[in-house]
Amino acid sequence: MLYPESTKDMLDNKIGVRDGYSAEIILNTIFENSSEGLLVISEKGVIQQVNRALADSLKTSPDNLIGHRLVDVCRHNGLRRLLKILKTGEPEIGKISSVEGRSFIADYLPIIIKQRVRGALAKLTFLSSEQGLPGNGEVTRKKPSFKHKGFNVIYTVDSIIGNSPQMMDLKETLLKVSPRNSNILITGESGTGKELFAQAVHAASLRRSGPFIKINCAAIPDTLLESEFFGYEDGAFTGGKKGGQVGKLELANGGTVFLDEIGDLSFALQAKLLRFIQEKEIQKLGGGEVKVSDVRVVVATNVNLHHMVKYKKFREDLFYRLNVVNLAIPPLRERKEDIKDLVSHFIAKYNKLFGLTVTGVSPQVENIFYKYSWPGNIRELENTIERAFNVLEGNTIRKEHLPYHLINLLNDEPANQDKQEYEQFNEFSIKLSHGRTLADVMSQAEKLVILQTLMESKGNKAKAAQVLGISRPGLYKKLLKYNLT
Ligand SMILES: Nc1ncnc2c1ncn2[C@@H]1O[C@H](COP(=O)(O)OP(=O)(O)OP(=O)(O)O)[C@@H](O)[C@H]1O
Repeated sequence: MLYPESTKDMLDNKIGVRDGYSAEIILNTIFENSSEGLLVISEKGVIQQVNRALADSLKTSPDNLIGHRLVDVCRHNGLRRLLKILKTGEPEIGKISSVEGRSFIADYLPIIIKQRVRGALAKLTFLSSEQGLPGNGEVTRKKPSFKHKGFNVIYTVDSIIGNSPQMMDLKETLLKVSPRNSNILITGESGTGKELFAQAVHAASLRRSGPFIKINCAAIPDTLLESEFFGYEDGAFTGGKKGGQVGKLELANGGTVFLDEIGDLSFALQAKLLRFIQEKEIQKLGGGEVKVSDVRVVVATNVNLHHMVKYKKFREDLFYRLNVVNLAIPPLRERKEDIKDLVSHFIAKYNKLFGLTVTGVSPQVENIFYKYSWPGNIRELENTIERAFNVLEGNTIRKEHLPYHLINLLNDEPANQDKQEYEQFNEFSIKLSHGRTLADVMSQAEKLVILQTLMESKGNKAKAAQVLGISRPGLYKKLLKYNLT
């Protein structure tokens, strides 16, 4: 039974009972059919009620749980928090956890009757892996629907690998702030996953069925960025498209705009962006009507905006408008416990892509990965694994599959006379098998050289573009082509 008699009477009075539809019947129907997992324990820690959604997630049936002590039938640490709630009487809201591979956000609430804690209730909102949305709790996972072609997210909070305390805290904050509409500033070194977080914010927000539109403020020359933001009318400038163009801030109406590398925005455009954030109004270049666009602004940067404000390179008023919530992603070297999970994740990814069955890394490689400081962060780790897949034989990543600067960490580098030869082999060993054409091989070589340069420039794209002798937007084009953004 879910409700004590006195509570039943009270609920009946509140909800109103007509034709035998008592509040208990109504609430039990909601309880049983809810897609959220619900579980109630008594003050003695005995399970009183549990619905099918929650029992399913534990791969059992309600009958196997009801009447048993929570500690006896549930090994799951998250749910065991309920016992703490019995002691403290304090609710715990928005805790992220997972059970049997399914992530959920949980609220743990005390049931207080006459100022005494008489039980506790767990409410679990399951996240489906691809969608990451507070969802319908279905066990089968659906692909997101492509309503806004090209403007959907592929990542959700579930795509963020890493269970270090810093990452768990960040994911918890992300899920708390996402449903609200505040602007978000995501900071972190290059390759720490800022875009991943931006997409996950959108996926966990109430705007998730709206578009997610990214603008990289560093990849587009300043002269074009304004029209990218606001659009332009037909004939607004020579070389413009016939019929004009809709700006991204208008396209993002009802959704989220993600402004990457916001530190690169010119002072003039900063003022225009500030005006848009305040007024939500858009007018295309070349005139036209003023339209309102309801857009949530999420921005990211790997530069210190505080410093830029101090040295008058970034508007202070815009900084405070953007920095309503700050998600500061720590570099990989400060959360090395995440490396193992990330390595497994990327090996699984590239096994699929390359059609291989790599099982893991050798103990020496594991050691190198822990020693290394990963200046290019997760992107560098992923690139290192991808690179190894290009050169490996067998099904284990060994030290000879790593770039030279990583092998160096073992202090057992090849003898000097071999070094040059080794580097040549290591840098340009590209498989010619599987019917690859010259164009494939050339692309592969270009990609490897870009990867290598990015690693050497510690993820600094401006520096990498300079070393490669190409423009920054040119490098971005190639990064897009090779899926390296
Ligand atoms: N926690 C993570 N779990 C899984 N993949 C991750 C994680 N963090 C980053 N990645 C992957 O690493 C790559 C780089 O991430 P992302 O582009 O989001 O970084 P970034 O901080 O936006 O980089 P930049 O500042 O250079 O634009 C992507 O392929 C992303 O999917």
